[in-house]
Amino acid sequence: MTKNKTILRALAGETLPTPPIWMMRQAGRYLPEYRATRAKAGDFLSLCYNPELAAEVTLQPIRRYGFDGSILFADILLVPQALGADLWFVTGEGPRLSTITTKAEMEALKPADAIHDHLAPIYETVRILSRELPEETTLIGFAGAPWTVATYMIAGKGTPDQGPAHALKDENPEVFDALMERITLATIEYLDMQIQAGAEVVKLFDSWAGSLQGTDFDRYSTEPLRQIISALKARHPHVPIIAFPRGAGARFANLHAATGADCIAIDDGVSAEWVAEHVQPNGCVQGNLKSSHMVTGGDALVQETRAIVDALSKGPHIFNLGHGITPDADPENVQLMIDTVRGTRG
Ligand SMILES: Cc1c2[nH]c(c1CCC(=O)O)Cc1[nH]c(c(CCC(=O)O)c1C)Cc1[nH]c(c(CCC(=O)O)c1C)Cc1[nH]c(c(C)c1CCC(=O)O)C2
Repeated sequence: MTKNKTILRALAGETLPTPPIWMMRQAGRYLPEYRATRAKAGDFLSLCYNPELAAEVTLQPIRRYGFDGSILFADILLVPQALGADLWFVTGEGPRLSTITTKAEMEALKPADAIHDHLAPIYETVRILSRELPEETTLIGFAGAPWTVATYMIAGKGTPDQGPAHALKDENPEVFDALMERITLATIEYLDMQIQAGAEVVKLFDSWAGSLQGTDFDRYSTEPLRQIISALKARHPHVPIIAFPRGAGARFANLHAATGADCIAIDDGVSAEWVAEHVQPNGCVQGNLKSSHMVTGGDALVQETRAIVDALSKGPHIFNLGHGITPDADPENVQLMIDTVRGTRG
């Protein structure tokens, strides 16, 4: 099985003649078929908790483009909801949650092992996908990393500089550390269940790691990632893990070793040449193409795609964007990117 799955081969350290491809947020609003299914589900959260429809939107970009990897359709904020936080989405604005800033609010959360009833529909989506995906397509499960999830739980929404989370960390470390620990333990249980349901790879999204400075980065991004990865490796030694500490900059260089991840996902803040020299010697890398190319397309997209493929051609590489594709992207540009990577156009 692994033989046909190019993503698993790259994650095992193999250098392939053509890198496998998938895309963050590949199931999303830039696709008309996604918008149609989401309308049928009612709203975003109803779509996440409807296993048939969530599996359907996960499969849409695989049918349209033949990506080598398929990421489960869900959201990183389902774990806070499973721990007892209120969660809703405001159209045009983003997520809203009840906040955790006091000891009493922290103590009202559920224990980490009490999340599974709430998350059962997600495990069902994974089971459907593991039956229905083409045999060469790798099924990727995911969760948010503790710092990123905590930033939403503390502020109750997305924040440009994660100010409320930094404030709680500095002013009330007792509550902050308890919250980080609860999320860490819940994430281990959640990803364990996704793997048992059929996820072949799991990815940890630390989208706001870049606002952690100095030793805070080690303590609140790298260390929880390391804990989650080591617990999962103890239970599932052969399941590869991708970590995405977005905004890590020069610190990307030692994160394979520091976290134990098989692959480090890279944003667009460093050059592909720098990644080839400083990160790829330590293991598989993924990412780096600016998402904005999916909006603008043209020669710049082709040239930048080729430059990344060339720069990373001497080691294990999975082609991906540096962050999620945006709703204003043109589906034609995604096809142009894929054809450029696979050498089937121009
Ligand atoms: C921070 C974060 C979230 N969610 C996620 C992150 C980390 C990755 C990143 O940095 O982008 C991760 C995520 N969110 C979603 C996935 C599914 C898998 C995939 O295709 O990548 C994944 C892996 C679907 C989604 N999650 C969301 C959408 C859009 C919802 C819709 O259909 O209206 C999708 C497809 C909503 C979401 N979910 C979240 C926000 C801030 C928003 C609103 C942003 C927006 O409106 O564009 C929280």
